Amino acid sequence: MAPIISIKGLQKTYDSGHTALHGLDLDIEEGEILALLGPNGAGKTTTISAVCGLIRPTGGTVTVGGHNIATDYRAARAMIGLVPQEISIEPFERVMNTVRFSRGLFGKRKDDAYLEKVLRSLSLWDKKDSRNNELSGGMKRRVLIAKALSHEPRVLFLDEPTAGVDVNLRKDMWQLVRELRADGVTIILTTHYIEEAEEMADRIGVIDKGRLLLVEEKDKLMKSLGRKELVLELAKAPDAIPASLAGYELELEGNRLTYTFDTTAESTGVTRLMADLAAAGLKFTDLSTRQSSLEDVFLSLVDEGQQKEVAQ
Ligand SMILES: Nc1ncnc2c1ncn2[C@@H]1O[C@H](COP(=O)(O)OP(=O)(O)OP(=O)(O)O)[C@@H](O)[C@H]1O
Repeated sequence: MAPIISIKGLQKTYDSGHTALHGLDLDIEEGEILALLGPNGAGKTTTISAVCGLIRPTGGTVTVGGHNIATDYRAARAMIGLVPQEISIEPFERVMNTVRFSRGLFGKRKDDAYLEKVLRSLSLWDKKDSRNNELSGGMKRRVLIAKALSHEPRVLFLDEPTAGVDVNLRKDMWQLVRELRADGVTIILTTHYIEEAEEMADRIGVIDKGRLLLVEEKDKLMKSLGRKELVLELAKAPDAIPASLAGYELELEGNRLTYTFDTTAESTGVTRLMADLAAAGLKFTDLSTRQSSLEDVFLSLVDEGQQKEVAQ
């Protein structure tokens, strides 16, 4: 099946001369949740803005549902709902009117029953007659989402959807995203919360300094880059790691000995380590393992990119 969004060689140099995107290639499949991770200034918002036709790329092409965003803007844009990072709603407008107006902008016929469903799913129904400026920050953010969904888009962009929102709203949003996905909506979210990407995404893209460092299925990524730590609580803290254990990459902190191993390697070395520990007379009282998280993966990728840059 053709991807719902196809980004080819996307390049953006701002008028300031700063190049925010250096030829980005990315296909997004219909119905998936893609999380774009990257540090501040990586180019995430620039990517979203280019795909939504809000900024003009200086190179490359973007199609949404087969429509070129530059030459067939209206058709492409009609497929997209965008929840921007910044709160941008008409302050004196009432909530229901805000979403009605948004729907109208896309030439969709009036459908208050649909809008009621959207507002209810965002716990905004009882605020439908409130003015936007009477709402709390979190409520305003919900209105932004309702606006983005008002014209029944097939693709939803969420730019930092949960930045600065409370735990309840975050959980509500995750729930909503799941429901939308179940309806076949494609979702692209940018986030600083790695936990969010880990929880929600089918695929993860890591972007840094305007380049896509990696895009991979989350499960595969966790597996292939996954390292595991074995933590042993020793009965007695040794002064140092015995010389006979020098071949293992061990860390000693008090009576806690940590061994890091590759879960995908043919041999993890755990069995051998246990035998060598016994031979060295080290007894342990407890042990646990910890799978490295997406955060570790992300940090090591961005770090690798920086080291490469220094070396160049
Ligand atoms: N209008 C602009 N003019 C000049 N430079 C810009 C403009 N907008 C963004 N930039 C620069 O382009 C780079 C990418 O910015 P962008 O907002 O896409 O990053 P981001 O990954 O979304 O960051 P954050 O996580 O902080 O939102 C940054 O270096 C930023 O300073």
